[in-house]
Amino acid sequence: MIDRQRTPHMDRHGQRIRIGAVTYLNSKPLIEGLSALCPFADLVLDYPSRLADDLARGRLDVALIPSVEAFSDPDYEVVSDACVSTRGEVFSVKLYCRVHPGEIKTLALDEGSRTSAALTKVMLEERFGVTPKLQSLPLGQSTASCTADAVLLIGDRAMLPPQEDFHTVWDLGDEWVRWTGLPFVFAMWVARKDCALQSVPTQLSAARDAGLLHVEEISKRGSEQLHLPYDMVYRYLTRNLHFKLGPAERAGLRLFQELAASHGLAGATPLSFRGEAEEPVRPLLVTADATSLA
Ligand SMILES: C=C(O[C@@H]1C=C(C(=O)O)C=C[C@H]1O)C(=O)O
Repeated sequence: MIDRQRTPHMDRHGQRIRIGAVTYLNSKPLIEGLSALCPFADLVLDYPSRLADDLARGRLDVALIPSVEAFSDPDYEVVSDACVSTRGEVFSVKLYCRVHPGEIKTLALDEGSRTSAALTKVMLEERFGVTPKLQSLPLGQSTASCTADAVLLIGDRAMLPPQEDFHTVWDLGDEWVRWTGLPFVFAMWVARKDCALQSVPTQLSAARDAGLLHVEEISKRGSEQLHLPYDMVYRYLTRNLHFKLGPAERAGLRLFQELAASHGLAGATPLSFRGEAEEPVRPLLVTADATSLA
């Protein structure tokens, strides 16, 4: 029989903690060594949209979910300062346009995405007054499999060379940062407020720190698996992506939430961070500028 007094890492009445992480290369530095740091947990890898659905349905206790999904439930809480974000070109989130962005009438959205899907809709409406008809691009399919005016791709397949000549290719990280002057956070570790995770939040940050120490090995493996040059993968993991949720990233998140909420794509309840008192929130829509990145 399990003595619960002696198994402090067990939760849900003695069961193992279920952690869900993104299956793409972008998350490898966050989970390198995580299983060893959390022997009391089970780690599941999946696409971001599925992780969000599994956390919502209670099939996971904590998951690396699309940031827009963290705004969807006031009962959610960000539990770690580890995240997937960018301060410029992200390289793996691209909008492939067959026409000028202002002329897009049909938009195919990567089935694995929630955040970049919302960001694309926000940017097209805010910047061009465009509200395209939407369709889903199933996970296994390529841009060539659909005839939409624009196709959003995220993750590993978005890094591969495009198969046709497009009118315009947006790197969504680059577009956001040049538009707002703030970083963009794609994914964060989220759990329900009442879910006791024991040492998992601390271990998530520790795993990120350890992962970044092994970024050469991770890049070598990634380059072999995706058949991409090592230098490209190394640059992706060390320059394009940032893995720490700092004050500038939080400001970017708040602005994204305000914009997404104003387009009916997100809830407006301010995010909660585990272990922190809730702060009064200042609207950012009029204050975002490049100095916020400092
Ligand atoms: C940078 C990326 O961030 C991802 C984008 C997400 C989204 O669009 O919902 C969710 C999780 C992240 O893995 C990427 O997938 O390339």
